[in-house]
Amino acid sequence: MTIENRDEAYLVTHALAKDTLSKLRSVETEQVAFRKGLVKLGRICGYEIIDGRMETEYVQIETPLADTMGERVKGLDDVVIVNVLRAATPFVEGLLKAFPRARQGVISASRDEEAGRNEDGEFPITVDYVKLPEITEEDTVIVADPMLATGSTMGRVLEHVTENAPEPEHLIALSAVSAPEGLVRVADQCPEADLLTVAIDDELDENGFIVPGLGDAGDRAFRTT
Ligand SMILES: O=P(O)(O)OC[C@H]1O[C@H](OP(=O)(O)OP(=O)(O)O)[C@H](O)[C@@H]1O
Ligand SMILES: O=c1cc[nH]c(=O)[nH]1
Ligand SMILES: [Mg+2]
Repeated sequence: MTIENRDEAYLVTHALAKDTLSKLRSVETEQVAFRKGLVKLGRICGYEIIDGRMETEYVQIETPLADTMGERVKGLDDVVIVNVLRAATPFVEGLLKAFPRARQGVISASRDEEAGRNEDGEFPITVDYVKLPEITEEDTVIVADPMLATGSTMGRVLEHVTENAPEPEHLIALSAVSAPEGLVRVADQCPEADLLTVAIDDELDENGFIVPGLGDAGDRAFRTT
């Protein structure tokens, strides 16, 4: 298994995840390669979630030659993926390769960067649109956002996901790059969430950007500035 427990979160330590993240970090990586990298990273994280968080069961199988026992992943039909617009869109595309039958939710949440951070270090978050499927106790819910910086966005999104929903089998907040401060904030606000990330970086800069990070994921994927 390539998911390791750290104090702040669980790390996806698969070598290909680290390799893909290195490419995403590079300032040389242009839009198309950046977007494809996020798709690839989503797929790898999806496989790692299956390997590290889901169970298998034995099933009787008939091959063209003989009866045998095979293994099957339990619960693949009970997966909900929440896409935090906008940077998560290519990341979710990759996750869907691992969970093709997932039910999907969409939340448009963005930081009000002009307003700046409040005295607690949080950005005001504008939520424009929320459409979530019904969540049940059997579900593995994956809230996907490649960047967890101050944690303001993830905290707010988790509020929407958990309100009026029963506690699902797994509630996973999945990011590519996280800052320690944001992970602590989200863990405090939503202790029932399992925080999974590929990298925990050093710090936030004065604008609330992760350092070294990879810059603005939404802008790099969508070629905006
Ligand atoms: O942890 P936080 O401090 O909340 O920062 C992380 C959020 O910031 C980015 O979104 P942004 O608001 O830039 O929107 P975008 O995806 O539309 O670019 C990113 O995709 C996260 O959602
Ligand atoms: O470093 C950061 C912080 C927030 N959003 C990003 O895309 N990057
Ligand atoms: Mg952005």
